[in-house]
Amino acid sequence: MKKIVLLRHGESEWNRENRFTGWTDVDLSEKGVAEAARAGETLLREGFRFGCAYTSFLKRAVRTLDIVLDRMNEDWIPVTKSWRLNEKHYGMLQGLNKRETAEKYGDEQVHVWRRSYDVAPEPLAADDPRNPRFDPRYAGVPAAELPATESLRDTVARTMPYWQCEILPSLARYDQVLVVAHGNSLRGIVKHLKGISDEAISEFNLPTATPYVFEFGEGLNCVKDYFLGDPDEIARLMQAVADQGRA
Ligand SMILES: O=C(O)[C@@H](CO)OP(=O)(O)O
Repeated sequence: MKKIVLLRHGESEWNRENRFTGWTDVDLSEKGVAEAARAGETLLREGFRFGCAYTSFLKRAVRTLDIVLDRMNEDWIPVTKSWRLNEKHYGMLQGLNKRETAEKYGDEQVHVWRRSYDVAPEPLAADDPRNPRFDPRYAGVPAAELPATESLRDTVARTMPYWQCEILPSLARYDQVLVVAHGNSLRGIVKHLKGISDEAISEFNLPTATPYVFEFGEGLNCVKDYFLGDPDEIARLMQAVADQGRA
């Protein structure tokens, strides 16, 4: 059975501080490093051996992947990085504390910014130095494709072509493929794979560093999906992610 494992990065410094992160390039926290190591050990114990891996241009995902592969003694496999797997761009919210933002604008508004399918936060101003077009790592991306904010729909629009044209076709060559990315870029992929509606996806939250396995049958149709880990613990972690945006 062909398998793709989706993995959100371990806890980052800004996850720990409960700040909107998006395309800000923050590192893993100490806890995030430990979470990544545990994910690698779980995948090894469960018998996974990846043929190749994909990740974003952001350090918290790249480091998580490195730690996972180190724990699995699979540091040698081909790794491809793409800006298309980056987190949803959070525009002007980037850097703000989520709880304080909810105190100011209300829980409902913050939920819309975090989890609605169609609504994007205020964009960064054109001259804001945080714009990706000032960052040399995106020099190869046409300026018109670089976001100053994104809804989940916008994120899906740049993630899915990469999924369809690069990640899914890699199953022709490899039986098991690992994708380490971000809460919202992965939510978009999960939405597509499971046919989740625009409304229902707003209630779905991905915990950090918890392997999420998708099995593919004939014609590369997704036939089964499951998390690795204790279901009660995973449900608790998902609820904790949802609660991060409450006053
Ligand atoms: O801040 C972010 O970039 C994301 C992921 O950490 O947060 P949220 O869960 O609020 O979408």
